[in-house]
Amino acid sequence: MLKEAHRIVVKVGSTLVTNQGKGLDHAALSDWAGQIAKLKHLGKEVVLVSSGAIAEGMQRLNWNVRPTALYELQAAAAVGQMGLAQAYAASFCDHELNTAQILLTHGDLSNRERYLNARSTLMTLLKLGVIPIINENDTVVTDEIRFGDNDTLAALVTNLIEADALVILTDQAGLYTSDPRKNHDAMFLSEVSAADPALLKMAGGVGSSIGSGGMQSKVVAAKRAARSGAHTIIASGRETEVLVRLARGESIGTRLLATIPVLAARKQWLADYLQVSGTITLDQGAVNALIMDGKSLLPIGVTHVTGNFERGEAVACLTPEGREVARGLINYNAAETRKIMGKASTYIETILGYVDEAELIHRNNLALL
Ligand SMILES: Nc1ncnc2c1ncn2[C@@H]1O[C@H](COP(=O)(O)OP(=O)(O)O)[C@@H](O)[C@H]1O
Ligand SMILES: N[C@@H](CCC(=O)OP(=O)(O)O)C(=O)O
Repeated sequence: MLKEAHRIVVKVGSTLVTNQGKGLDHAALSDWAGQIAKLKHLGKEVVLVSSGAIAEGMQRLNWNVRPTALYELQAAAAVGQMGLAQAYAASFCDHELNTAQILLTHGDLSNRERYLNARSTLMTLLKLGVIPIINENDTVVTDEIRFGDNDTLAALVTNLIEADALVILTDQAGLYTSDPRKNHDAMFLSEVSAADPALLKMAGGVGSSIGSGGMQSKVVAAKRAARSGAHTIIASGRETEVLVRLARGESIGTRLLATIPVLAARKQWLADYLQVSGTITLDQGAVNALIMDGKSLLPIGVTHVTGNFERGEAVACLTPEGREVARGLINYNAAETRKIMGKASTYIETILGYVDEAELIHRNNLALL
């Protein structure tokens, strides 16, 4: 599927980029740069999402043990990101390609205006033939709002630029029925549907102290990417010429096919909103109205509210059993929602003294998951 893909996001994980978690594997970086240069010659646009800042920072600061305190991790990332950017700039320069560093936070992608700005900058860089190199802006994010693993970031970037494919390079040949480090009977999966709920049970967490999300975050990333129609490949970054061979049509790694309906761009952004400010639980009638009839959510269908959100913020819509079915921008704040829940919209004015909208969440501001 990489053969047909025109715009590709390639993610290289911490376990590959670093030498046992310490410093950068410069030879590996230079090898991927060479492969990406070949993809460019095949007419493809490539965005690289690379981890490695913390490991390189530890090396530069002579720290042997990965710190656990967030402020130390952030300091290491700030030091190490210099090395990461330098190493890629030098490697791509050997192939006469310019690079651009883009450091993103969750806030950059959940604010609609900043999201659109990030998108136009990336599109401009691609038009200029530059290779954007993306990492999380570790230095400014706190625990609660971190992507943490770069798989999530890579999936969000895939959706942001409407890439055709996401290639996640890691230290395993692909996805197995269970963690091959722990289970020698684990069987390799060459093709699956990205939306198959069984995958999450097979995918485990990290197998080493170096990576962050394990296979779990890769499987979730593939499902996210599928919402914009992108297929995902998980493959070993140590496989010789892996990117070039994939682009020639060879079958390497696990293909996670995008088999779910594609969401429109704005709904895509809503679905990718990582942090919601609250939850509202719906009765079964409201769940059906949303899912089967594509209706807006009215206050009468709400049974419970958690959180302290403001008007216009993102909330999660839950089934009576607590499963999230949709995410949307709400028209009333948490206190108002608590007052009008379970009531017909005609009573909103009597209860609140004013009425903004008859809908609690308009269907244009609602993304079904
Ligand atoms: N079902 C599975 N198939 C393959 N690998 C798995 C599976 N479950 C867990 N893993 C683990 O996921 C690890 C890769 O994830 P991670 O360490 O986060 O790498 P990266 O830094 O490349 O993101 C593998 O080393 C492996 O031990
Ligand atoms: N942003 C961090 C990397 C986060 C991380 O470890 O992600 P991953 O490669 O998905 O395990 C860094 O550059 O060190």
